[in-house]
Amino acid sequence: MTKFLKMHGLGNDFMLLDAREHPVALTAQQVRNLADRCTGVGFDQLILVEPSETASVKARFWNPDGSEVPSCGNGSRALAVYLGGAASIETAGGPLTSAASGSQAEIDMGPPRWHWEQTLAYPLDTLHLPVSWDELTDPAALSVGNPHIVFEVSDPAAIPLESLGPRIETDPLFPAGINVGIARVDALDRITLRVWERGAGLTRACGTGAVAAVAALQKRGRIGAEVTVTMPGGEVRVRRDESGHLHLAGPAIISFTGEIDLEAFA
Ligand SMILES: N[C@H](CCC[C@H](N)C(=O)O)C(=O)O
Repeated sequence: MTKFLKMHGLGNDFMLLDAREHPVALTAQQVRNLADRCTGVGFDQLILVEPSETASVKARFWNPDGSEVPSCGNGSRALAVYLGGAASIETAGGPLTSAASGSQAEIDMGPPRWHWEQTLAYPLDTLHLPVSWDELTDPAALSVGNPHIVFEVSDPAAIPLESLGPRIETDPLFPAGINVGIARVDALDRITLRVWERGAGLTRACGTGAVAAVAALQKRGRIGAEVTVTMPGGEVRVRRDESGHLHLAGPAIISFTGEIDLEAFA
């Protein structure tokens, strides 16, 4: 049997497996089976903690569709709360540093890593959208360890993200898929955001989505250096420091712990 923690960051929920003592190998099908909210544990992402030669720990992340992804902001905050104190985290999306006190965690997500070309105004007409949504203007497309496309709109609730999201996520323009954010600027220090997550769908919060939306809107000169991001599950704060690093801060909760026979989900 293998111990696990069920955690969440503003309702973006995780299964965390600490494999530093005993290695865990997961198949995509096993992740999908574990992610099933009726017959498995159920989660937006699975977090696997492994030893690292360059950092306190290595973190790997999977979406519920079984896809392994390089970055997860809320998942990194959950890991930070689990580790406690200060830590460095090796991820495929780049090195992170974390600081946690109780159920509050802050992650230095580093500078936006533009290994996916950053564009501040991705031509809307290149997106193969079925209909033109009048509220939509050219989005920003960028990477914060994982790829995001961010639309600034006046009323996020008016956008049918449940249909727009999958259309863009699976657009041939993005062979690896993409996360889709809908943001409204409420003030220089406050935005509202909804995210359709690649490989997971609508989630109550998305940490890298918040970081991507803030990075894009800061670059457009629409908001200041420190911003509260309100998502359906609650609020995080995103701050750009003088070196251009983006810091993601907010709560992460351990809902419960359990033991599981991973082989039964192979
Ligand atoms: N679905 C994302 C990974 C999880 C991101 C989200 N849960 C976060 O807090 O950043 C992707 O495929 O890139």
